[in-house]
Amino acid sequence: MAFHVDSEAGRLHRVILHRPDLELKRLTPSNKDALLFDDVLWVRRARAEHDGFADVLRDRGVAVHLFGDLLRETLTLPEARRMVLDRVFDEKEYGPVVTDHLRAAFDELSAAELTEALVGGMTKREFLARFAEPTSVRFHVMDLDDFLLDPLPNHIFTRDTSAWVYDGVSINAMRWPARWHETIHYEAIYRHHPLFAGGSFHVWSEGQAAYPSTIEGGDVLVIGNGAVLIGMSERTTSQAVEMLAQRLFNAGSATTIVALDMPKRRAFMHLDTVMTMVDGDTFTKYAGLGMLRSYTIEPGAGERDLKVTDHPPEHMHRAVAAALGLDDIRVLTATQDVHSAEREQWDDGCNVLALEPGVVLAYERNVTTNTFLRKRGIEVIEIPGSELGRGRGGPRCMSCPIERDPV
Ligand SMILES: NC(=O)NCCC[C@H](N)C(=O)O
Repeated sequence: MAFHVDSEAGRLHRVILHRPDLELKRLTPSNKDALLFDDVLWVRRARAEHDGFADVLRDRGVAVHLFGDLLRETLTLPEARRMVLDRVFDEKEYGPVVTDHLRAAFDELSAAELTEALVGGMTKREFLARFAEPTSVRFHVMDLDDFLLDPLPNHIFTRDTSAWVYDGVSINAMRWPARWHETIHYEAIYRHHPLFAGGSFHVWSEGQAAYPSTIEGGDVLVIGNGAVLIGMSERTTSQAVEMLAQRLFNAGSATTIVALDMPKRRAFMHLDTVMTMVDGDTFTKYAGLGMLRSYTIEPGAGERDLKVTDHPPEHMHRAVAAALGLDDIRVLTATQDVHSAEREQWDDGCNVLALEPGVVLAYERNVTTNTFLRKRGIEVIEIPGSELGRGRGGPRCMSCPIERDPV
């Protein structure tokens, strides 16, 4: 199968989603901040909302691959299992005494059990219900309800950990420790799962090994015409942008990157929380983003050289249009007072997922933004997201397209 993502708004054929499970039940008021959530969730309702989201995609002809299935199937393969366990059970984390013991214990689990433990986490108490107690200071100092393996609630945001850019995938070095292990899982899936193994696609990155050169998929918009729009945000660094640019240009897969100098703040954590594409030349954008300084990056004289053109903030839209080969782009910013605009941005009003040109999926709660888009000819399919939204991500964040046409 040929995987490729040639645009943000062309017909969507295939995505990876993650159905919320145990990892969200582990969120508490005391750990939610470290786990990058703003609240705890009613998990049963979140799952129902997510199932509704997946159903809308399927009804519109989009094939949905569930991350949990992909990981479980990958972990049935000895080489993949070895790679994941070697990376997760790191001596620097667990110490010299108990690491091998833990690794061997987890290796006894079935693929389904191991998937649940890797994603949902495992406490010391749960471990001891199954396995003998190892002798180690590192292990003994833990309380029974401490996590031996941390849960990964942000796996639901499949957009960020791996991002397809034209005919290849960037398996990303994530900014915050709460998301580092997600990358290991995707490295195993893309390398070993039969859906991808032997596939003819590029890998644009080195995974978490590239840290601190971090980049997250929420900042990467494949705008089409061989161009990519990237937000240099709290999460995505300029050096990672350069690295991606070199690889895309050397492979001939892209010709231009426009990098935006984003505010480095959690509220604007990724470009797609403030600006996404709804059609081949049309964006929805949060009023509070304003205009940003931008850099157009093109191939330089040699393989390692890049040509960089600096644009003042007032030329932001013009720089994006030029990369698309257009005179101008259409930017839709709902007319509303600043307070209401800030609330809708917080609730991911701009984080829409295009299913085809001019048709997007959005959270129903963002009434003003959705109505504004409709009045400008965009079809908006609404989904509930009262629970899902508490992790600060909308339909675009919660989906990783792996096959999408150009507009
Ligand atoms: N693309 C996105 O904006 N993804 C949302 C990620 C939310 C998640 N709680 C995080 O902080 O990483």
